[in-house]
Amino acid sequence: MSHASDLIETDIERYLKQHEHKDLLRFITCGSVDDGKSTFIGRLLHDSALVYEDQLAAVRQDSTRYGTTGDDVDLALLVDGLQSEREQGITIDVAYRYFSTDRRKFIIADTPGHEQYTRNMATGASTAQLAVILVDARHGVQVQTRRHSYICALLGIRHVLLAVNKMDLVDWDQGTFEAIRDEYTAFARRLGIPDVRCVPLSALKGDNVVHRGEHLPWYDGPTLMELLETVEAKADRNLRDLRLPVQTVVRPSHDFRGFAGTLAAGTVRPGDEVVALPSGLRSRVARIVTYDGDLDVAFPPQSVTVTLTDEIDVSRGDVLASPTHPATVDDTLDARIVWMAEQPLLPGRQYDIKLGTATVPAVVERIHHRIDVNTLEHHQVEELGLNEIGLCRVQLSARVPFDPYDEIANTGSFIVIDRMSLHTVGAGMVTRAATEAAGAETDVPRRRLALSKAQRAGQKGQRPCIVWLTGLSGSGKSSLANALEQALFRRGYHSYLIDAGNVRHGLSHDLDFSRDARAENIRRMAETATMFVDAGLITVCASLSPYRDDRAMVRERVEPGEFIEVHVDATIDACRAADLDGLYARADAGEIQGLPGVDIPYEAPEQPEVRVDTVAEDLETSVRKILTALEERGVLR
Ligand SMILES: Nc1ncnc2c1ncn2[C@@H]1O[C@H](COP(=O)(O)OS(=O)(=O)O)[C@@H](OP(=O)(O)O)[C@H]1O
Ligand SMILES: Nc1ncnc2c1ncn2[C@@H]1O[C@H](COP(=O)(O)OP(=O)(O)O)[C@@H](O)[C@H]1O
Repeated sequence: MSHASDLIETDIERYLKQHEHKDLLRFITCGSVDDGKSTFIGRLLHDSALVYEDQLAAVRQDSTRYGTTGDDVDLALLVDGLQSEREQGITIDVAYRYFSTDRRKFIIADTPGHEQYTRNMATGASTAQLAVILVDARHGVQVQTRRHSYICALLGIRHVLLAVNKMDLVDWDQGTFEAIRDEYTAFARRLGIPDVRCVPLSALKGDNVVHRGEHLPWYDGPTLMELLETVEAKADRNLRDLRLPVQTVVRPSHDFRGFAGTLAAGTVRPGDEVVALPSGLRSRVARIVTYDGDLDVAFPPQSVTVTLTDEIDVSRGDVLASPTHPATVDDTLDARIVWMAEQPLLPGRQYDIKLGTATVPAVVERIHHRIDVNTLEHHQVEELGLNEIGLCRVQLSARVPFDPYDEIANTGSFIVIDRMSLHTVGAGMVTRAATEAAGAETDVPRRRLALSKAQRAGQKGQRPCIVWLTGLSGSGKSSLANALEQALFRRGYHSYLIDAGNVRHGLSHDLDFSRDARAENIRRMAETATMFVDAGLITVCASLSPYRDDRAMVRERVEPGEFIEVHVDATIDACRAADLDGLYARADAGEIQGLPGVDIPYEAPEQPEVRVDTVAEDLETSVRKILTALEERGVLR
């Protein structure tokens, strides 16, 4: 038994202190018993030496987050799992295991692979930063592998480790591994998962799980454990837009009124202005109270109680948010719903929806389409069956605060509860407010088109998508977009080019370059592009689109993998030096305002699908880079 685990018995406080500053990675393991999952987890825990005793420390961590026993360890959490489940009286079959190495602490959400797996998987994946997806080297990528990957992508997991297990049963064959790796990498790219690593291993023999072993000399990459210890997952958190869903109003006496909850996003400091949603009332943070004394600043996922400088009305289910980037407040939303019950999801039926700390009755007004996880095609359906995934319009009985899931997962996801059985029957990820989708509230019923996107695209023999070129003025978007479209045309693909410069003369002629007008311009371009995608076309868009939020909004309108963001990167000096349209000179002379890179920022994409450097590369090289990315994503043959 290791030194650290001895400490648990002799001096728990010292043990916890030692581990306090190590960063924590939550991950999920996906795969079935047949894929060797139990052996894999056993091997991971066994070879990393620190086994089950450490669960105590995990419980201690969850206790401070969710528990009710103050500084003491809430042992009930050991048996009960997560608080949100406990509150609903739902038992979901997810085992949370804890272990740690010298470099990191880990929580594994282990979900059984039986037929109800989607429910378990979605629950486990909803708090995970990374997924380990197991495949059996003898069978390779299966339907279930694709389904798991799709759900991981939906839930915003950005790091996937594909564990190609049972290499011993294929004679440690390099070719077998490489074929699986290539097939999977291509599929994951189509889903838009940015970070995918594949490791050949044998959980049974131990090779490449924690220790390298001796059977795979041709593999010189990291072991699975090395990847788990080093994957950089912290940057995935949203620390900008404050969201504090209020779990409880704490009122021990007349002179104290605090709002307690777990920070879902953003940071909070005393003195910060906050807006309470849905009311819209504003106040400032007076104190951030915790069991260990007042804080100067708090980050997610800390549990805090804040007090405000004004007596405004805030209750459970409300969200305290940043006034500059507040959550959407609406009573209709579009969401991708993973259905987890035998009884199908039926439009028109009443369910309860638990979103953040709010629970409201709701109906699914309609199912826009069901998504085939194998082909990623859309199908028109009247209901969703067990394990199926669909994009749905949800009508809530009250206006509640929420966010798109890919911006803030905690306030962008919900569970669907059957009102009779109180079982969780679905999990939803918000794509956007439905009124946003419609532009404005309208009574006009939607018309269902007889022909589907799949049919239209099928006729053209291609996979439609949006290729979105963003970059400073003069960086090369228009030139590149035209060259790209010509290359596509020559290869026989059907495409269209939407250049903002033209849109501004027609569709957006009424808009200026203010923050809101840019958002509206991009919404119109996105709406048009989505129609072209629906028509089966590869749609190239060239738009300055300097704000990340606006680009994220476009990404959200299409399926995972259908939005390919290209950062057309050039230094501001290079753009200024060329100044083809004289815009920079006019901005310097004060004749125009709001030019990105001059008097407003350009928010460069953090993880674009493609980055081209138009200062260093010639046009042809940049075009080739984009074509390669499209090939890798299965858009081009
Ligand atoms: N502030 C300001 N004032 C005057 N003109 C401006 C301003 N910002 C942009 N432009 C010009 O408008 C072109 C299209 O901009 P976009 O529609 O792509 O901008 S945005 O996406 O809506 O942010 C844009 O095209 P490109 O130069 O090709 O980027 C510019 O020519
Ligand atoms: N790799 C490249 N990709 C695109 N444009 C390039 C590249 N290298 C040089 N250029 C030149 O940069 C200029 C970019 O202008 P333009 O396409 O109008 O930019 P934007 O549309 O971003 O304002 C053009 O003169 C183009 O020929």
